[in-house]
Amino acid sequence: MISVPDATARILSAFAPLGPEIVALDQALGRVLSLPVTARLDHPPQAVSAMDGYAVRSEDVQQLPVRLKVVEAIAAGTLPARAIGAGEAARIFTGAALPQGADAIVIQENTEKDGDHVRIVDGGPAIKGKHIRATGNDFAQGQVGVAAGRRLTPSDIGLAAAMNWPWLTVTRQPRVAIISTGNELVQPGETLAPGQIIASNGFALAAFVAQCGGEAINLGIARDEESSLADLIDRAAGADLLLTSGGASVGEHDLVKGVLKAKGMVLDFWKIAMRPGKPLMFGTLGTAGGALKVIGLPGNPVSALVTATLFVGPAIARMLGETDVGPRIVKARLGIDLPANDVRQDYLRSAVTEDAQGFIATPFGKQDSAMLSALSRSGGLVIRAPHAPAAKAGSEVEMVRLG
Ligand SMILES: Nc1nc2c(c(=O)[nH]1)N[C@H]1C(S)=C(S)[C@@H](COP(=O)(O)OP(=O)(O)OC[C@H]3O[C@@H](n4cnc5c(N)ncnc54)[C@H](O)[C@@H]3O)O[C@H]1N2
Ligand code: MOO
Repeated sequence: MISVPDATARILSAFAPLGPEIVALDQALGRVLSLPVTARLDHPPQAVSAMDGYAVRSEDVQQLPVRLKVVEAIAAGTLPARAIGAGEAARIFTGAALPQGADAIVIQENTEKDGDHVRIVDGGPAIKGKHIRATGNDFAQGQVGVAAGRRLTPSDIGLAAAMNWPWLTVTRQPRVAIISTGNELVQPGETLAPGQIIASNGFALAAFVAQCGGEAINLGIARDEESSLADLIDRAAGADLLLTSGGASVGEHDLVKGVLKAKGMVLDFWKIAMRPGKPLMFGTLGTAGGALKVIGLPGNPVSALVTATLFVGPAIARMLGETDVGPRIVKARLGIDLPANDVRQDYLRSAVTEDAQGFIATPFGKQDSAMLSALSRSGGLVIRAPHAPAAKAGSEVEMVRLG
């Protein structure tokens, strides 16, 4: 058995960012930028009004009330026809370009119309620059708006559009093939024969891969026979990563490692000193589609998802070129006493609440690695290092934050 940090380092060092591809802005949400987004123009491109009102020379509006001649009206999208001089103002609307000579905006609410003049009656003396957005106020040409390695949010996409990019260069999505194994497995919706259970791991893992930004290819269920497994493994050629679930342990029906090795897989490691997730396996298989990394996950549903969170998520993040490869580890205080730990690093499914001091994590009494219902209710996984001494309620621990 190797340690969790060792397993993490070995897995992460085996993955590198994939190549770039170009996507239209409306396809870019959640993708990871491969090249930074830099501004192709200043924004705003010229000084504009931030309010509906009148563009004035601030020196004309020091004593109220004051009456100014309105020389033109400027709407957003049109340019001023002329400069304003002493005693003059221009009617102006939000987003419209400021005329030469004007250095302040008086909002409409502080004015009264007076034929072709405007009377400024309220709001006090005009202040230079008031309600004016200067050229490049938001960003200047050449400025970096979104750094490479960032997963794009709606505001990033808005910013990229404002920076005048109709498309973006993002990292290709990792293709992650998923094989479930086991004679007992049937698809959700089917009627169970005696001894059968519903296959949930393929769906959970595919959802996890998609959430991480990968493209999941769920290849279905292999029977506990070498030929069935070998068939499905062949179909994973061309993927960047193959995940198997089940058949990773030591029983006679645990065939995954053997079949992969027979196909030429170079095993990096098998078994991690952790709970859940001990029988995890990692290796590389040469296929017709190139080198395929293989992470063999344990079959217990909680073990499969916990190890996916710790190892598959970071591997996908590395392939995407993300700057932060996770998982998200935070501090919490224990809600209950915990006994001393043994040789394996524990990840305790826990209810998580929050108070003014931060998170409180209360590990569930039952930590069975087949209990998906407990995982689904978990806000975090309390980490217990190998040989950690007993810990009292209230003491600080580290926790993998879920959700
Ligand atoms: N003698 C030992 N037995 C076991 C050990 C050990 O060290 N010595 N390790 C235990 C640990 S820890 C784990 S974890 C499991 C993992 O075993 P496998 O990866 O071989 O998983 P399976 O035996 O195939 O399945 C375990 C369990 O999970 C259910 N399962 C499997 N696939 C799915 C699926 N796609 N969806 C839902 N549920 C699934 C399966 O029916 C079993 O109940 O081994 C321990 N044994
Ligand atoms: O390590 Mo296994 O994953 O607990 O039940």
